[in-house]
Amino acid sequence: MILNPVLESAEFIHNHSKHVSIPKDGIVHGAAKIFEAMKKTHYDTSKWKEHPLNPKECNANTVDWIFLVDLLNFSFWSDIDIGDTGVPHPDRYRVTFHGVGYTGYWSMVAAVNRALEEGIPITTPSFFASEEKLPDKEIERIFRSDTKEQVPLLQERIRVIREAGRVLLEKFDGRFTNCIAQANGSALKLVELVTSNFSSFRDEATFCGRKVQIFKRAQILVADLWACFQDKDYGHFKDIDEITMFADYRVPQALYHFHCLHYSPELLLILDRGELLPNGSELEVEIRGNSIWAVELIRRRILELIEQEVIEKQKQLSGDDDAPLPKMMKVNAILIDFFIWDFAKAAQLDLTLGQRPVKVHRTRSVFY
Ligand SMILES: Nc1nc2c(c(CN[C@H]3C=C[C@H](O)[C@@H]3O)cn2[C@@H]2O[C@H](COP(=O)(O)O)[C@@H](O)[C@H]2O)c(=O)[nH]1
Repeated sequence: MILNPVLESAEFIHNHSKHVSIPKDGIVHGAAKIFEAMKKTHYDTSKWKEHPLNPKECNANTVDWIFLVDLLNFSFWSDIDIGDTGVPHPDRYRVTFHGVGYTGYWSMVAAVNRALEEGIPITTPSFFASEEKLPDKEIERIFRSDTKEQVPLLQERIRVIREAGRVLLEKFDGRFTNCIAQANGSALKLVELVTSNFSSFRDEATFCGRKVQIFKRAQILVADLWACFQDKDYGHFKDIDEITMFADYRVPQALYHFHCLHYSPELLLILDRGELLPNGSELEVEIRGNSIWAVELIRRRILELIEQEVIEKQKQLSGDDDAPLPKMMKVNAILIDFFIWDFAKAAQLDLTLGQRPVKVHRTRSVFY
């Protein structure tokens, strides 16, 4: 079994961090709270399709859609909306689709869906690779805003679109489904294919003299396929549980809220001032690496809680031999991450202004 290099990197970062740590009691309490909430909401892969902007059909075109969305799934925090409370500043980048104004991650998804409805085949690689068929100006129009703030990193978005289109045409016959086929049902192999062929997915850094892999967008790409196809067809991966949490800027904020991350006073000051943290800098890598490791510890703790529950249930049923064994709830780092991210969006006001307020860290990069 090949080990996920991201998990090894996360443990290394954790063991060599100076400004970020993981309180043991925070993990125990946080895991219990998250587990209870996941049980109450029956949090599983079916939640993915419930998002109004996520596709309801599952076919090869959906794979193209997921590839493009996760190619562009980076850097939505606003230079204008410094409060970032979840009640959007009126001037921050916003895309209205079907009468609803979207900001943050969902604004990009809304722009993609709007283009498709306008008859622009934006998810087709042979189309988005070509400057003749899809000029830069047209990409700018596709991501146009309702407000004066433009989509962050527009030029980088154009650049990664062209690069990915070219690689898909040159190496995978113009369809990401061919890349999935080469992975042969392995999630880790698909992450490796994506990060080795598409440079904009190669999310890694040098930390304490060692290369460390974070691979946020490559892993969430695999996770979105798995959740959308519910472990079937293009989303079937035998080693899906090896995928880690996706180190973005939103989930670390929620982990801090749950006392699952501890920050040094210097780091808290930097976050509070909204100072930029360069991509690959020591503080930024410590936040991202410890977030991955904290979710791994939460995952292990939740599996212990599940085991305890099963033993309890078996004791209760011990008299009745032909009673069916209690169905174990499926929990892995993906579902924990998706749950925490959805929670963070719903509770953003509390995370930014509540008892334990903290701001997201501000890094501009195409990696997350
Ligand atoms: N770790 C993690 N990071 C995630 C997501 C998602 C969207 N996933 C949805 C789709 C299916 C799932 O059910 C989720 O509902 C976006 N991001 C990251 O967040 C940031 C945007 O934040 P804001 O500016 O506040 O919108 C940005 O770095 C983006 O890359 C996730 O799930 N996990």
